[in-house]
Amino acid sequence: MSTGVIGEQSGGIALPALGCLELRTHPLRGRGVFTQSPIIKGTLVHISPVLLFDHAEYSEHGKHTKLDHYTYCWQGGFALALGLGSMFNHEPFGRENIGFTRDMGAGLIRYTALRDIAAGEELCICYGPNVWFDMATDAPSDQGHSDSQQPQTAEDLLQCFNIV
Ligand SMILES: C[S@@+](CC[C@H](N)C(=O)[O-])C[C@H]1O[C@@H](n2cnc3c(N)ncnc32)[C@H](O)[C@@H]1O
Repeated sequence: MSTGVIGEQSGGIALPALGCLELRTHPLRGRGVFTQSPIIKGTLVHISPVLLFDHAEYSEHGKHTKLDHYTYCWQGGFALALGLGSMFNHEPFGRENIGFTRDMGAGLIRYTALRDIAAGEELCICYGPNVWFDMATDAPSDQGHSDSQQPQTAEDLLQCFNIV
């Protein structure tokens, strides 16, 4: 039985929430997640429960709708991340400041800061090497990155698909 202590799991799943996150509209990317305060590398910034669609349901229905711009590949089908998980915009591999891991057993995605993030920055994940929209990036072009930056190693590739 719960004693009402915050953080107590009692068989449930704790969902720590960062009060500094906000939804803002980027002129080219649409809605996105921004932070009002600095975030330290390694911080768990968000946990999204997911809504799972099996392959049949997704191929018959979901993929013909806007859902197709929001779903993550998942064991057995595709998953819609609830909460802020569907609001993270994309930066190419190596420029994203948020990583994510799927917890298939619990039906959750955990989002973690990959580096220190400054107040006012947008929190972006990498969707993978191929995107279906014209990509807009705020990243400066003179930092040794290029839009065509690709994963160099097998580990990079797995990270890019968020398999590790
Ligand atoms: C998972 S949604 C992210 C939330 C979305 N911006 C919204 O307002 O609902 C993915 C969509 O966001 C947009 N998007 C994400 N990253 C982008 C980027 N770097 N450049 C342009 N559009 C982007 C694309 O329209 C894409 O289909």
